[in-house]
Formats: sequence, C-alpha cells, structure tokens
Amino acid sequence: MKNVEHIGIAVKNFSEANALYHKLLGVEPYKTEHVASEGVNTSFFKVGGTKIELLEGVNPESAISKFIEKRGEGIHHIAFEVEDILAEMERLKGEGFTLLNEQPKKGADNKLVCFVHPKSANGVLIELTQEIR
Ligand SMILES: CC[C@H](C(=O)O)C(=O)SCCNC(=O)CCNC(=O)[C@H](O)C(C)(C)COP(=O)(O)OP(=O)(O)OC[C@H]1O[C@@H](n2cnc3c(N)ncnc32)[C@H](O)[C@@H]1OP(=O)(O)O
Ligand SMILES: [Co+2]
Repeated sequence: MKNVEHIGIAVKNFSEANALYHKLLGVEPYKTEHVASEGVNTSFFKVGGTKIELLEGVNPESAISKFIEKRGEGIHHIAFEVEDILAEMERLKGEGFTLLNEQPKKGADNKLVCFVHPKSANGVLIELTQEIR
C-alpha cells in the first residue's frame, strides 16, 4: 500500500455538496465523472497530497444509494494507491481479507480499483487504486 489516494464521501445532493466542499476546501473539483458500472456520479477535489471524492448514487441499486438509505450521508470509503493491484489483491487474499471483486475493475479518475469488504477491516470499506498506465 502506498498513500491514501482519496477519501470517498457519500452525498445526497451532488450539486449542493460540490458547492459546500468548494467553500470548505477553497478549491473547485478538478474532475466530475459518471461511473455507470457503479451507478455513481463522482467529483474529485485535490487537497494537499490527497483527494476528496464526492459520490452520488444515480439509481437505487447503487452502493452509494444503499449506503445513504441505510446509514445516511458521510464517509463511505478510504482508497489507497497501490503499485501493482493484482499483486496487492493476491497478498490480501493470502492474508485472509475478503475482496469484493475477483478482478480489478475500471474506476473513476483513470484508475483500476478493487474493494475490500468492510467486515474484513474493522468496519471500514477499503478501496485499492492503481493508475492506468
Ligand atoms: C469505482 C468508482 C469510484 C472510485 O473511486 O473509482 C468509487 O469509489 S465507487 C464507490 C461505490 N462502490 C462500492 O462501494 C463498491 C463496493 N461496495 C460494495 O460492494 C457494497 O457496498 C458492500 C458489500 C460494501 C455493502 O453492500 P450492501 O450495502 O448491499 O450490504 P449491507 O448493507 O448488508 O452491508 C454489509 C455490512 O457492511 C456494512 N457496510 C456497507 N457499506 C459500508 C461502508 N461503506 N463502510 C462501512 N460499512 C459498510 C453494512 O452496514 C453492513 O454491516 P452490518 O453490521 O451487517 O449492518
Ligand atoms: Co473511490
């Protein structure tokens, strides 16, 4: 694992949340992106050496919609940058962590991603991200 690449925050009203985080962080999002496979709209704010990712569910089946339904808005996941996502997935499987996808999948912000079940990480949803080179 390398640095914390981003912290994902689940929000109900995407435009309001983007305006609020623009005020809070003092920067505009450098990217907004729809990720159809996850049923989410995302926006990314660069803050020092890490990023804040705001996520809105675009359909009831989206993990974000389900999360907000059940737990309300708030911190959704912590994403770590990894050098080699396949090697890291193998390592974590060997250590007994439950991965939520067999293969890396295309995420937002030009990344390959994989998720670790929150039950494997003391109640925290962990995302692995590798830059698509
Ligand atoms: C990829 C685009 C973008 C990027 O950065 O590139 C993203 O980050 S997309 C982010 C949205 N996508 C995902 O989160 C995909 C992975 N998530 C999942 O597969 C599910 O959300 C899962 C398995 C974590 C939860 O599924 P579901 O909500 O259907 O099941 P439960 O409600 O029964 O949850 C089981 C258990 O886990 C607790 N839970 C759920 N979500 C979270 C969370 N984000 N953080 C911590 N804990 C979570 C939930 O409360 C249940 O616990 P229990 O004690 O049984 O109530
Ligand atoms: Co993320």
